[in-house]
Amino acid sequence: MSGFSKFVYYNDELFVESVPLKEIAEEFGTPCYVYSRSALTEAYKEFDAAFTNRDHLICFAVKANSNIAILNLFAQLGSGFDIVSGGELQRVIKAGGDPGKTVFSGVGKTLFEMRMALDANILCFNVESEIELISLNHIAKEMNKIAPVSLRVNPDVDAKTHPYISTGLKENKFGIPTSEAERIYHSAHLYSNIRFVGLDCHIGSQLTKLEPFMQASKKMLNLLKTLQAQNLEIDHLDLGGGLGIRYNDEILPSISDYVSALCTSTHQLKQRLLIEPGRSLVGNAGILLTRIEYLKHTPARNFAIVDAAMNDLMRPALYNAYHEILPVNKNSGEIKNYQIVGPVCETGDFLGHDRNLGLNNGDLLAIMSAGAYGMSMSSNYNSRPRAAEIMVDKNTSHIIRQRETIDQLFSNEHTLSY
Ligand SMILES: Cc1ncc(COP(=O)(O)O)c(C=O)c1O
Ligand SMILES: N[C@@H](CCCC[NH3+])C(=O)O
Repeated sequence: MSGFSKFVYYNDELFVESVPLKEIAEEFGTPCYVYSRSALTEAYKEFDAAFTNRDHLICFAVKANSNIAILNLFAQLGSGFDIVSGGELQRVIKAGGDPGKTVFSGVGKTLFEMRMALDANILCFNVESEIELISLNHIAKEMNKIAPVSLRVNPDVDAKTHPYISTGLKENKFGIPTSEAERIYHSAHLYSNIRFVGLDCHIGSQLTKLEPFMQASKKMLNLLKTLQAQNLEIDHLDLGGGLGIRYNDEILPSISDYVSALCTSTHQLKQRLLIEPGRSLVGNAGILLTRIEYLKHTPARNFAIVDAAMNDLMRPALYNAYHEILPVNKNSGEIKNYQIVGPVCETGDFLGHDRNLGLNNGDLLAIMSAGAYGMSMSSNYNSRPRAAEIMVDKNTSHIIRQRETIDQLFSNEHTLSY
């Protein structure tokens, strides 16, 4: 996919756009996340262009990468946002994003978050249960506001992805079963401060085939037609996010094939189409840059112990996810089979298993495809300050998040006062 082409070797040295990654490591230290501005921009533009003249809104899923500079870049390109917390709403606002182009998903919105989102006049609440709708109606009434709502429908479609990130099966906690959603739309009169503006679904993440999207889209269309036949009109259909990226050898539909398929499957609709892509916008536009601290050879294994760990990128530990690992300088170190591991005290702290690489102590490695659910899922486990983030624009590197300091780590903690 497009993002990969921004991380390329020149004379055996890995660059991002026109900047050697080695230079970034020297200037900002490691571990750090490095993003290509043009990869981010191109991915967004590919989505946008594929809609041709279809009325649409791309709502970037903030959870995939919530750095304010990245949100700001998408906002400037015209993007809307999909949020799942009040914190994400505040990030969107801080980044200059438009709350009027923001949808709020999630099964557990608090009353406080609902108030904040009503105050900000967001585009829509993607409501995931009847009890949530009752609460939202209550809060909106208190605030003398009308809450715009889409029901998030659970279409019971198998996304054929990792079970932890499959969200559209009937046994998952997400969304409302189709029949129940139909009943709730019909009880609109019970909710004085709710206006039903849309219909929504999101069946999972890292989908590698179009079929599950098509199945979901078909089910949503059927529901929409049923509602329309009973004179219930809405403004938009939100088909969620979920398009996968290439981590290893997956064969994926392109962004434009995916958007075209969604447009074709909904061609008879006059409603605006919304999508909520996360990973496919940022995943291959970012890497995690790390340095080898020690090469350790035991009778059983060769380990490359690096300065990044599961707290920086938890996808391998959490999902056994594969990330390609490239040497920043291809060198003549003897090729061996390595376990690429971090310093954290867990055997699950690995970034890659069984990689055949020629390595030396002190070498830099690029953990590829780390732009999505990398930094945003990082933690301070083992009291490790979180990594810096750098955005490269052609030949210039910008720091978009300073490396966390130990003082910042401790700043909210207090000893007992006696
Ligand atoms: C409601 C919702 N929308 C959008 C996304 C973004 O998904 P992805 O990053 O797979 O595009 C997610 C995450 O799976 C989500 O939960
Ligand atoms: N965190 C997941 C994706 C979760 C999608 C959120 N609904 C990943 O890294 O693949």
